[in-house]
Amino acid sequence: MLSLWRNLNLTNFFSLRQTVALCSARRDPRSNPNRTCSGKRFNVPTSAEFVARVSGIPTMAKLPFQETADGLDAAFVGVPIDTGTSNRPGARFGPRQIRVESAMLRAYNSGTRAAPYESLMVADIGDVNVNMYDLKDTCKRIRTAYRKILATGCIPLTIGGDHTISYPILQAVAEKHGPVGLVHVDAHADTGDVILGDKIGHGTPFRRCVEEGLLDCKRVVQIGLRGTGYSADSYEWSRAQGFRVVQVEECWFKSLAPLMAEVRAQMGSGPVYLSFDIDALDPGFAPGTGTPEIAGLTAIQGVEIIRGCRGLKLVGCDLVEVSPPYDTTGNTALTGANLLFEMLCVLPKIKYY
Ligand SMILES: NC(=[NH2+])NCCC[C@H](N)C(=O)O
Ligand SMILES: [Mn+2]
Ligand SMILES: [Mn+2]
Repeated sequence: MLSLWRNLNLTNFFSLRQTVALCSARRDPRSNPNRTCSGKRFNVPTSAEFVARVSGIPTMAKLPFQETADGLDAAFVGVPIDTGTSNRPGARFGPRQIRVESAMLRAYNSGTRAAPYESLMVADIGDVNVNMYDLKDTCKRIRTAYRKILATGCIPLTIGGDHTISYPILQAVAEKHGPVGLVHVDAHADTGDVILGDKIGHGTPFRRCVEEGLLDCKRVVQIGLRGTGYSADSYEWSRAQGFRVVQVEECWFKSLAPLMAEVRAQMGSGPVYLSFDIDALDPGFAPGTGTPEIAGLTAIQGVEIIRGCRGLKLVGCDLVEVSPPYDTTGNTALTGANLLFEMLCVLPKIKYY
């Protein structure tokens, strides 16, 4: 026994310890890419307790990758495009960087006790193959891709990309669900008509959606709107459609939990889409974005808004406008990754401990 112990030099000792850890990991469901809960098989992200964060292919939340949405309850999808932006570019790199920073995510939500990977079959299904040279063709590609995703019954959690993408996504969503409610979190209303002579861009998605009957306008709320305007009442068009407009001044220095109770009442039991433009957050919390506006929401308020969507019939979510080239610390992408996880944690059928 003593000779055995002597032969266990430090390297052997660590390899022994790692072996023990991995053996126990094999028994630990959190380390297996999939496991059964109440008899159903679910994907589970690899845990940083057993697999180093910096190792492995950076899929969203270290979830398994699969080519299609077949068999999934929810899927993370990237749309790497920024040709719809009107100021700083870079959002084309959003999906990749948010995936990298999502290595920080763990499997459970400590704040809400949500257990998404014990509730839903989730995977990363990669990116829409965008056209870097033609935004209108990209919109067609997005619409086609999302028709297929939605046809499987899967709920898309989209990693943007600039806010143009919400328009073709909502075209596909409304084909399946009819006109939907919208929780739109943003510094900007994005209801422009023609900008620089074009109708398609990140400042116009929700006007296009209204024109095509994709939204149930009385069930639309826009939260966080602020900044200078092209007219004294920048939100007149939104209000004229029947949207509820919550300008940022109504959000300053307060919890948004009471507001979200009102939003849940407004949304009712019908299908709802959640679109979160990262520039809704103050540039101090989310500097890595293309059209920053000062005096925005805090990250806490962003989390409150998403958690306040619990109980809604969410049929899709997106997180847009993260621009890694302007995100020197990576914290904007990290915030985006966490907000996407919060969205996953409020989808229908999530289990809470
Ligand atoms: N999703 C967005 N970041 N929209 C920004 C819109 C900016 C607006 N079109 C402007 O030209 O001022
Ligand atoms: Mn915006
Ligand atoms: Mn926007």
